[in-house]
Amino acid sequence: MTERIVSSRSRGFLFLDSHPAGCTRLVQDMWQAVPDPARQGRPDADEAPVALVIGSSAGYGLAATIAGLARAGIRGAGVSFEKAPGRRTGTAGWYRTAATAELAAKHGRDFVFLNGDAFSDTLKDQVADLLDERFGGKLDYLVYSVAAPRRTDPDTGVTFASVLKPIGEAYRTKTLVFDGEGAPEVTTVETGPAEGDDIEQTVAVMGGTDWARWIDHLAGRDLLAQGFATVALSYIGSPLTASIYRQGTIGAAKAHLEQTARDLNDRLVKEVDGRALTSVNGAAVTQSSTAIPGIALYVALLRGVLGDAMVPPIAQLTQLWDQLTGTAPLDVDDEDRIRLDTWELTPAVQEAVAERWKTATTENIPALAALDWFAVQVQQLYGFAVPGIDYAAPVETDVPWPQRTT
Ligand SMILES: NC(=O)c1ccc[n+]([C@@H]2O[C@H](COP(=O)([O-])OP(=O)(O)OC[C@H]3O[C@@H](n4cnc5c(N)ncnc54)[C@H](O)[C@@H]3O)[C@@H](O)[C@H]2O)c1
Repeated sequence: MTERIVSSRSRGFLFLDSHPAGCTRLVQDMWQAVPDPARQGRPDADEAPVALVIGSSAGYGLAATIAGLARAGIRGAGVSFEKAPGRRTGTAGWYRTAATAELAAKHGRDFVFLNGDAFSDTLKDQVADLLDERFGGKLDYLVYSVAAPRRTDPDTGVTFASVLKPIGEAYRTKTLVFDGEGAPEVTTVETGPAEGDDIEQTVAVMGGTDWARWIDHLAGRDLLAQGFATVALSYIGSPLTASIYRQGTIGAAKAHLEQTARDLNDRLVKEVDGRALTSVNGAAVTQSSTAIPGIALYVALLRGVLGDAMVPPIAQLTQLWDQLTGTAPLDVDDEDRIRLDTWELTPAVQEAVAERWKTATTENIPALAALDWFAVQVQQLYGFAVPGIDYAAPVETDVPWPQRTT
Protein backbone atom coordinates (compact mmCIF):
# COMPACT_ATOMS: atom_id res chain seq x y z
CA MET A 1 0.00 0.00 0.00
CA THR A 2 1.35 3.41 -0.91
CA GLU A 3 -0.24 6.52 0.48
CA ARG A 4 1.11 9.66 -1.08
CA ILE A 5 0.26 13.25 -1.82
CA VAL A 6 -0.62 13.46 -5.49
CA SER A 7 0.07 16.79 -7.14
CA SER A 8 -1.35 18.09 -10.39
CA ARG A 9 1.69 18.52 -12.59
CA SER A 10 0.84 18.87 -16.27
CA ARG A 11 2.18 19.54 -19.72
CA GLY A 12 -0.52 21.45 -21.51
CA PHE A 13 -3.73 19.46 -21.13
CA LEU A 14 -1.88 16.25 -20.17
CA PHE A 15 -1.33 15.49 -16.50
CA LEU A 16 1.42 13.21 -15.21
CA ASP A 17 -0.61 11.73 -12.33
CA SER A 18 -4.24 11.15 -11.43
CA HIS A 19 -5.96 11.59 -8.10
CA PRO A 20 -7.83 8.48 -6.90
CA ALA A 21 -10.12 10.30 -4.46
CA GLY A 22 -11.05 12.96 -7.01
CA CYS A 23 -11.76 10.31 -9.67
CA THR A 24 -13.93 8.38 -7.20
CA ARG A 25 -15.93 11.46 -6.23
CA LEU A 26 -16.61 12.36 -9.87
CA VAL A 27 -17.90 8.85 -10.58
CA GLN A 28 -20.17 9.09 -7.52
CA ASP A 29 -21.43 12.46 -8.76
CA MET A 30 -22.17 11.03 -12.19
CA TRP A 31 -24.16 8.17 -10.66
CA GLN A 32 -26.08 10.67 -8.51
CA ALA A 33 -26.93 12.69 -11.60
CA VAL A 34 -28.80 9.76 -13.17
CA PRO A 35 -32.53 9.62 -12.49
CA ASP A 36 -33.80 6.45 -10.80
CA PRO A 37 -34.53 3.40 -12.93
CA ALA A 38 -37.31 4.02 -15.37
CA ARG A 39 -39.11 0.78 -14.52
CA GLN A 40 -40.52 0.42 -11.05
CA GLY A 41 -39.26 -2.55 -9.10
CA ARG A 42 -35.86 -3.98 -9.81
CA PRO A 43 -35.75 -6.64 -12.47
CA ASP A 44 -34.75 -10.01 -11.19
CA ALA A 45 -30.95 -10.16 -11.47
CA ASP A 46 -31.26 -12.90 -14.10
CA GLU A 47 -33.63 -10.83 -16.18
CA ALA A 48 -31.57 -7.65 -16.19
CA PRO A 49 -30.39 -6.79 -19.71
CA VAL A 50 -26.85 -7.87 -20.50
CA ALA A 51 -24.67 -5.09 -21.91
CA LEU A 52 -21.10 -4.68 -23.06
CA VAL A 53 -19.48 -1.24 -23.11
CA ILE A 54 -16.21 -0.87 -25.00
CA GLY A 55 -14.31 2.19 -23.75
CA SER A 56 -15.95 2.14 -20.31
CA SER A 57 -13.40 4.12 -18.27
CA ALA A 58 -13.63 7.65 -19.67
CA GLY A 59 -15.75 10.22 -21.45
CA TYR A 60 -18.84 8.93 -23.23
CA GLY A 61 -18.14 5.26 -22.54
CA LEU A 62 -17.94 5.90 -18.80
CA ALA A 63 -21.22 7.80 -19.05
CA ALA A 64 -22.71 4.85 -20.98
CA THR A 65 -21.59 2.46 -18.24
CA ILE A 66 -22.85 4.53 -15.31
CA ALA A 67 -26.15 5.50 -16.95
CA GLY A 68 -26.65 1.88 -18.05
CA LEU A 69 -26.06 0.58 -14.53
CA ALA A 70 -28.00 3.25 -12.69
CA ARG A 71 -30.88 3.86 -15.09
CA ALA A 72 -31.32 0.76 -17.25
CA GLY A 73 -30.25 -1.77 -14.61
CA ILE A 74 -27.80 -3.51 -16.91
CA ARG A 75 -25.40 -6.27 -15.93
CA GLY A 76 -22.49 -7.39 -18.09
CA ALA A 77 -19.01 -6.08 -18.84
CA GLY A 78 -16.94 -2.98 -19.53
CA VAL A 79 -13.66 -2.92 -21.45
CA SER A 80 -10.99 -0.26 -21.33
CA PHE A 81 -7.23 0.15 -21.68
CA GLU A 82 -5.70 1.69 -18.57
CA LYS A 83 -2.36 1.74 -16.77
CA ALA A 84 -1.96 0.25 -13.29
CA PRO A 85 -0.39 2.24 -10.47
CA GLY A 86 3.38 1.84 -10.33
CA ARG A 87 6.08 4.44 -9.87
CA ARG A 88 3.48 6.95 -11.05
CA THR A 89 -0.17 6.77 -10.06
CA GLY A 90 -2.53 4.65 -12.13
CA THR A 91 -4.35 6.39 -14.98
CA ALA A 92 -7.54 8.23 -14.11
CA GLY A 93 -9.56 5.58 -15.94
CA TRP A 94 -8.09 2.95 -13.64
CA TYR A 95 -9.44 4.74 -10.57
CA ARG A 96 -12.76 5.60 -12.23
CA THR A 97 -13.20 1.92 -13.06
CA ALA A 98 -12.52 0.89 -9.45
CA ALA A 99 -15.09 3.45 -8.27
CA THR A 100 -17.69 2.38 -10.86
CA ALA A 101 -17.25 -1.26 -9.87
CA GLU A 102 -17.80 -0.39 -6.23
CA LEU A 103 -21.05 1.44 -7.00
CA ALA A 104 -22.25 -1.36 -9.29
CA ALA A 105 -21.66 -3.91 -6.52
CA LYS A 106 -23.38 -1.68 -3.95
CA HIS A 107 -26.46 -1.51 -6.18
CA GLY A 108 -26.48 -5.24 -6.83
CA ARG A 109 -25.44 -5.07 -10.50
CA ASP A 110 -23.25 -7.92 -11.72
CA PHE A 111 -20.73 -6.05 -13.85
CA VAL A 112 -17.20 -7.17 -14.73
CA PHE A 113 -14.43 -4.83 -15.91
CA LEU A 114 -11.68 -6.04 -18.22
CA ASN A 115 -8.48 -4.14 -18.85
CA GLY A 116 -6.81 -4.75 -22.19
CA ASP A 117 -6.68 -3.98 -25.89
CA ALA A 118 -10.22 -4.08 -27.26
CA PHE A 119 -8.77 -4.29 -30.78
CA SER A 120 -7.20 -7.68 -30.06
CA ASP A 121 -8.88 -11.04 -30.62
CA THR A 122 -7.54 -12.21 -27.25
CA LEU A 123 -9.71 -9.70 -25.44
CA LYS A 124 -12.71 -10.48 -27.66
CA ASP A 125 -12.31 -14.15 -26.72
CA GLN A 126 -12.13 -13.27 -23.02
CA VAL A 127 -15.34 -11.25 -23.26
CA ALA A 128 -17.09 -13.98 -25.24
CA ASP A 129 -16.10 -16.57 -22.62
CA LEU A 130 -17.33 -14.28 -19.87
CA LEU A 131 -20.70 -13.71 -21.57
CA ASP A 132 -21.03 -17.41 -22.13
CA GLU A 133 -20.11 -18.52 -18.64
CA ARG A 134 -21.50 -15.76 -16.49
CA PHE A 135 -24.26 -13.96 -18.35
CA GLY A 136 -26.40 -16.71 -19.84
CA GLY A 137 -24.70 -16.62 -23.23
CA LYS A 138 -26.82 -13.81 -24.67
CA LEU A 139 -25.86 -10.15 -25.12
CA ASP A 140 -28.64 -7.56 -25.42
CA TYR A 141 -26.63 -4.36 -25.96
CA LEU A 142 -23.16 -3.35 -27.12
CA VAL A 143 -22.06 0.29 -26.83
CA TYR A 144 -18.88 1.10 -28.73
CA SER A 145 -17.08 4.21 -27.45
CA VAL A 146 -13.38 3.77 -28.13
CA ALA A 147 -11.10 6.70 -28.90
CA ALA A 148 -7.55 5.53 -29.54
CA PRO A 149 -4.45 6.75 -31.33
CA ARG A 150 -3.46 3.33 -32.74
CA ARG A 151 -4.89 -0.05 -33.68
CA THR A 152 -3.11 -3.26 -34.56
CA ASP A 153 -5.01 -5.42 -37.03
CA PRO A 154 -5.13 -8.94 -35.54
CA ASP A 155 -5.15 -10.56 -39.02
CA THR A 156 -2.00 -8.92 -40.35
CA GLY A 157 -0.19 -7.56 -37.28
CA VAL A 158 -0.04 -4.16 -39.02
CA THR A 159 -0.39 -1.17 -36.68
CA PHE A 160 -2.31 1.87 -37.92
CA ALA A 161 -1.99 5.36 -36.43
CA SER A 162 -4.74 7.96 -36.58
CA VAL A 163 -3.98 11.63 -37.28
CA LEU A 164 -6.02 14.80 -36.85
CA LYS A 165 -5.54 16.63 -40.14
CA PRO A 166 -7.67 18.53 -42.63
CA ILE A 167 -8.16 17.02 -46.09
CA GLY A 168 -7.04 19.02 -49.15
CA GLU A 169 -5.73 22.27 -47.68
CA ALA A 170 -3.87 23.30 -44.56
CA TYR A 171 -6.12 24.44 -41.71
CA ARG A 172 -5.35 27.60 -39.82
CA THR A 173 -7.39 28.01 -36.70
CA LYS A 174 -7.56 30.13 -33.62
CA THR A 175 -6.72 28.11 -30.58
CA LEU A 176 -6.78 28.46 -26.82
CA VAL A 177 -3.64 27.73 -24.82
CA PHE A 178 -2.63 28.42 -21.24
CA ASP A 179 0.88 29.65 -20.43
CA GLY A 180 3.09 28.35 -17.60
CA GLU A 181 1.14 30.42 -15.05
CA GLY A 182 -2.21 29.27 -16.40
CA ALA A 183 -2.98 32.55 -18.17
CA PRO A 184 -5.15 32.07 -21.28
CA GLU A 185 -3.86 33.01 -24.70
CA VAL A 186 -5.66 32.99 -28.05
CA THR A 187 -3.16 32.16 -30.76
CA THR A 188 -3.31 30.58 -34.19
CA VAL A 189 -2.10 27.16 -35.16
CA GLU A 190 -1.73 25.68 -38.61
CA THR A 191 -2.18 21.99 -39.38
CA GLY A 192 -0.95 20.70 -42.73
CA PRO A 193 -3.28 18.59 -44.90
CA ALA A 194 -3.44 14.79 -44.86
CA GLU A 195 -0.68 13.18 -46.89
CA GLY A 196 0.08 9.68 -48.14
CA ASP A 197 -2.20 7.17 -46.47
CA ASP A 198 -3.15 9.41 -43.51
CA ILE A 199 -6.86 9.06 -44.30
CA GLU A 200 -6.77 5.25 -44.60
CA GLN A 201 -4.73 4.99 -41.41
CA THR A 202 -7.19 7.14 -39.45
CA VAL A 203 -10.17 5.25 -40.84
CA ALA A 204 -8.46 1.97 -39.89
CA VAL A 205 -8.23 3.12 -36.26
CA MET A 206 -11.36 5.23 -35.69
CA GLY A 207 -13.72 3.87 -38.37
CA GLY A 208 -16.07 0.92 -37.93
CA THR A 209 -13.73 -2.01 -38.65
CA ASP A 210 -13.16 -3.06 -35.06
CA TRP A 211 -16.81 -2.50 -34.12
CA ALA A 212 -17.84 -4.88 -36.93
CA ARG A 213 -15.18 -7.32 -35.80
CA TRP A 214 -16.71 -7.38 -32.32
CA ILE A 215 -20.13 -8.14 -33.78
CA ASP A 216 -18.67 -10.87 -36.05
CA HIS A 217 -16.84 -12.38 -33.14
CA LEU A 218 -19.84 -12.47 -30.81
CA ALA A 219 -22.26 -13.57 -33.55
CA GLY A 220 -19.80 -16.33 -34.47
CA ARG A 221 -20.10 -17.63 -30.91
CA ASP A 222 -23.90 -17.30 -31.04
CA LEU A 223 -23.88 -14.74 -28.24
CA LEU A 224 -26.28 -12.14 -29.66
CA ALA A 225 -29.75 -12.17 -28.11
CA GLN A 226 -32.90 -11.79 -30.21
CA GLY A 227 -33.51 -8.04 -30.52
CA PHE A 228 -29.82 -7.28 -29.85
CA ALA A 229 -28.96 -3.57 -30.32
CA THR A 230 -25.58 -1.97 -30.82
CA VAL A 231 -24.63 1.71 -30.87
CA ALA A 232 -21.33 3.42 -31.71
CA LEU A 233 -20.68 7.00 -30.73
CA SER A 234 -20.11 9.65 -33.36
CA TYR A 235 -19.66 13.41 -33.64
CA ILE A 236 -20.59 15.99 -36.27
CA GLY A 237 -19.83 19.30 -34.61
CA SER A 238 -19.79 22.90 -35.65
CA PRO A 239 -18.99 24.50 -39.03
CA LEU A 240 -16.23 26.29 -37.05
CA THR A 241 -14.36 23.01 -36.55
CA ALA A 242 -15.53 21.24 -39.71
CA SER A 243 -12.20 21.53 -41.60
CA ILE A 244 -10.35 19.68 -38.86
CA TYR A 245 -13.20 17.45 -37.69
CA ARG A 246 -16.07 16.41 -39.93
CA GLN A 247 -14.28 17.25 -43.22
CA GLY A 248 -10.93 16.05 -41.90
CA THR A 249 -9.31 12.66 -41.45
CA ILE A 250 -11.33 11.92 -38.27
CA GLY A 251 -14.51 12.87 -40.15
CA ALA A 252 -13.64 10.28 -42.82
CA ALA A 253 -13.38 7.74 -40.00
CA LYS A 254 -16.77 8.84 -38.61
CA ALA A 255 -18.35 8.52 -42.07
CA HIS A 256 -16.94 4.97 -42.19
CA LEU A 257 -18.34 4.25 -38.73
CA GLU A 258 -21.77 5.48 -39.80
CA GLN A 259 -21.63 3.36 -42.99
CA THR A 260 -20.62 0.37 -40.85
CA ALA A 261 -23.75 0.95 -38.77
CA ARG A 262 -25.94 0.73 -41.88
CA ASP A 263 -24.19 -2.45 -43.04
CA LEU A 264 -24.36 -4.05 -39.61
CA ASN A 265 -27.99 -3.06 -39.29
CA ASP A 266 -28.97 -4.84 -42.53
CA ARG A 267 -27.30 -7.94 -41.22
CA LEU A 268 -28.58 -7.83 -37.64
CA VAL A 269 -32.18 -7.25 -38.72
CA LYS A 270 -32.03 -10.54 -40.61
CA GLU A 271 -30.01 -12.56 -38.14
CA VAL A 272 -31.42 -11.64 -34.73
CA ASP A 273 -34.15 -9.07 -35.39
CA GLY A 274 -31.53 -6.62 -34.12
CA ARG A 275 -30.33 -3.07 -34.80
CA ALA A 276 -27.08 -1.16 -35.30
CA LEU A 277 -27.05 2.59 -34.98
CA THR A 278 -24.74 5.48 -34.35
CA SER A 279 -25.42 8.07 -31.69
CA VAL A 280 -24.21 11.57 -32.49
CA ASN A 281 -23.26 13.27 -29.25
CA GLY A 282 -22.39 16.81 -28.35
CA ALA A 283 -19.02 18.34 -27.61
CA ALA A 284 -17.51 17.39 -24.24
CA VAL A 285 -14.12 17.93 -22.62
CA THR A 286 -12.36 14.55 -22.73
CA GLN A 287 -8.77 13.44 -23.12
CA SER A 288 -9.45 12.71 -26.76
CA SER A 289 -11.28 15.92 -27.62
CA THR A 290 -8.72 18.26 -26.05
CA ALA A 291 -6.13 16.85 -28.46
CA ILE A 292 -7.99 18.28 -31.47
CA PRO A 293 -6.67 21.68 -32.67
CA GLY A 294 -9.16 24.48 -31.99
CA ILE A 295 -11.55 22.30 -29.95
CA ALA A 296 -10.51 23.79 -26.61
CA LEU A 297 -11.41 27.29 -27.81
CA TYR A 298 -14.63 26.05 -29.38
CA VAL A 299 -15.80 24.20 -26.26
CA ALA A 300 -14.91 27.07 -23.92
CA LEU A 301 -16.88 29.49 -26.15
CA LEU A 302 -19.78 27.02 -26.44
CA ARG A 303 -19.95 26.89 -22.65
CA GLY A 304 -19.71 30.70 -22.56
CA VAL A 305 -22.83 30.85 -24.75
CA LEU A 306 -24.79 27.98 -23.17
CA GLY A 307 -23.76 27.96 -19.52
CA ASP A 308 -25.68 25.23 -17.69
CA ALA A 309 -27.78 24.53 -20.78
CA MET A 310 -24.81 22.54 -22.06
CA VAL A 311 -25.85 18.89 -21.75
CA PRO A 312 -23.21 16.74 -20.00
CA PRO A 313 -22.36 13.24 -21.27
CA ILE A 314 -24.14 11.52 -18.36
CA ALA A 315 -27.44 13.23 -19.24
CA GLN A 316 -27.03 12.42 -22.95
CA LEU A 317 -26.29 8.78 -22.20
CA THR A 318 -29.29 8.51 -19.89
CA GLN A 319 -31.36 9.60 -22.89
CA LEU A 320 -29.58 7.03 -25.04
CA TRP A 321 -30.44 4.17 -22.67
CA ASP A 322 -34.03 5.35 -22.45
CA GLN A 323 -34.27 5.15 -26.24
CA LEU A 324 -32.53 1.77 -26.42
CA THR A 325 -34.68 0.18 -23.73
CA GLY A 326 -37.96 1.64 -25.04
CA THR A 327 -38.51 3.97 -22.07
CA ALA A 328 -38.47 6.80 -24.62
CA PRO A 329 -39.23 6.49 -28.34
CA LEU A 330 -36.24 5.85 -30.59
CA ASP A 331 -35.52 9.18 -32.28
CA VAL A 332 -33.28 8.91 -35.36
CA ASP A 333 -32.48 11.39 -38.13
CA ASP A 334 -32.91 10.62 -41.83
CA GLU A 335 -29.52 8.89 -41.82
CA ASP A 336 -30.62 6.59 -38.99
CA ARG A 337 -28.50 8.30 -36.35
CA ILE A 338 -29.68 9.01 -32.81
CA ARG A 339 -29.09 12.73 -32.30
CA LEU A 340 -28.11 13.78 -28.79
CA ASP A 341 -26.27 16.85 -30.06
CA THR A 342 -29.17 19.08 -31.05
CA TRP A 343 -28.58 21.44 -28.09
CA GLU A 344 -25.13 22.15 -29.55
CA LEU A 345 -26.07 22.52 -33.19
CA THR A 346 -29.16 24.75 -33.10
CA PRO A 347 -28.57 27.74 -35.41
CA ALA A 348 -28.95 30.32 -32.62
CA VAL A 349 -26.25 28.63 -30.52
CA GLN A 350 -23.91 28.19 -33.47
CA GLU A 351 -24.36 31.81 -34.57
CA ALA A 352 -23.58 33.06 -31.08
CA VAL A 353 -20.46 30.88 -30.85
CA ALA A 354 -19.33 31.97 -34.35
CA GLU A 355 -19.72 35.63 -33.39
CA ARG A 356 -17.54 35.17 -30.32
CA TRP A 357 -15.04 33.03 -32.25
CA LYS A 358 -14.58 35.83 -34.83
CA THR A 359 -13.77 38.48 -32.25
CA ALA A 360 -11.86 36.35 -29.71
CA THR A 361 -8.43 37.67 -28.69
CA THR A 362 -6.17 37.08 -25.70
CA GLU A 363 -7.50 40.35 -24.23
CA ASN A 364 -11.22 39.69 -24.49
CA ILE A 365 -11.31 35.89 -24.12
CA PRO A 366 -12.13 35.97 -20.37
CA ALA A 367 -15.39 37.77 -21.21
CA LEU A 368 -16.33 35.50 -24.12
CA ALA A 369 -15.43 32.00 -22.99
CA ALA A 370 -16.07 29.93 -19.86
CA LEU A 371 -12.37 29.72 -19.05
CA ASP A 372 -12.69 28.73 -15.39
CA TRP A 373 -15.18 26.01 -16.26
CA PHE A 374 -12.89 24.71 -19.01
CA ALA A 375 -9.83 24.68 -16.75
CA VAL A 376 -11.76 22.76 -14.09
CA GLN A 377 -13.06 20.26 -16.66
CA VAL A 378 -9.52 19.54 -17.87
CA GLN A 379 -8.22 19.05 -14.33
CA GLN A 380 -11.16 16.84 -13.45
CA LEU A 381 -10.21 14.46 -16.28
CA TYR A 382 -7.43 13.47 -13.85
CA GLY A 383 -9.38 13.80 -10.62
CA PHE A 384 -8.13 17.28 -9.71
CA ALA A 385 -10.14 20.42 -8.90
CA VAL A 386 -12.95 18.34 -7.41
CA PRO A 387 -14.81 20.18 -4.64
CA GLY A 388 -14.50 18.55 -1.22
CA ILE A 389 -11.25 16.69 -1.91
CA ASP A 390 -8.27 17.53 0.30
CA TYR A 391 -5.38 17.58 -2.14
CA ALA A 392 -2.85 18.23 0.63
CA ALA A 393 -3.68 14.88 2.28
CA PRO A 394 -1.92 11.63 1.36
CA VAL A 395 -4.13 9.21 -0.53
CA GLU A 396 -3.91 5.49 -1.32
CA THR A 397 -2.81 5.24 -4.95
CA ASP A 398 -2.22 1.50 -5.07
CA VAL A 399 -5.83 0.68 -5.86
CA PRO A 400 -6.44 -2.82 -7.28
CA TRP A 401 -8.38 -3.46 -10.50
CA PRO A 402 -11.86 -4.62 -9.48
CA GLN A 403 -11.91 -8.35 -8.83
CA ARG A 404 -14.59 -10.58 -10.26
CA THR A 405 -16.66 -11.93 -7.46
CA THR A 406 -18.65 -15.05 -8.15
N1 LIG B 1 -15.51 14.09 -26.59
C1 LIG B 1 -16.38 14.58 -27.43
O1 LIG B 1 -16.58 15.80 -27.57
C2 LIG B 1 -17.23 13.61 -28.24
C3 LIG B 1 -18.43 14.08 -28.80
C4 LIG B 1 -19.23 13.20 -29.52
C5 LIG B 1 -18.83 11.88 -29.69
N2 LIG B 1 -17.66 11.46 -29.15
C6 LIG B 1 -17.25 10.07 -29.39
O2 LIG B 1 -17.24 9.30 -28.21
C7 LIG B 1 -16.31 8.22 -28.36
C8 LIG B 1 -15.40 8.19 -27.16
O3 LIG B 1 -14.66 9.41 -27.10
P1 LIG B 1 -14.31 10.13 -25.73
O4 LIG B 1 -14.08 11.56 -26.07
O5 LIG B 1 -15.33 9.76 -24.71
O6 LIG B 1 -12.89 9.44 -25.42
P2 LIG B 1 -12.05 9.23 -24.08
O7 LIG B 1 -10.65 9.46 -24.44
O8 LIG B 1 -12.63 10.02 -22.95
O9 LIG B 1 -12.29 7.67 -23.74
C9 LIG B 1 -11.79 6.66 -24.58
C10 LIG B 1 -12.04 5.30 -23.97
O10 LIG B 1 -11.52 4.31 -24.87
C11 LIG B 1 -10.72 3.40 -24.13
N3 LIG B 1 -9.70 2.84 -25.03
C12 LIG B 1 -8.78 3.49 -25.79
N4 LIG B 1 -8.04 2.60 -26.48
C13 LIG B 1 -8.51 1.37 -26.15
C14 LIG B 1 -8.16 0.05 -26.52
N5 LIG B 1 -7.18 -0.22 -27.41
N6 LIG B 1 -8.83 -0.98 -25.94
C15 LIG B 1 -9.82 -0.77 -25.04
N7 LIG B 1 -10.22 0.47 -24.69
C16 LIG B 1 -9.57 1.51 -25.22
C17 LIG B 1 -10.12 4.23 -23.01
O11 LIG B 1 -9.63 3.39 -21.98
C18 LIG B 1 -11.34 5.06 -22.62
O12 LIG B 1 -12.19 4.28 -21.81
C19 LIG B 1 -15.56 8.46 -29.68
O13 LIG B 1 -16.15 7.69 -30.69
C20 LIG B 1 -15.82 9.93 -29.92
O14 LIG B 1 -15.74 10.28 -31.29
C21 LIG B 1 -16.85 12.29 -28.40
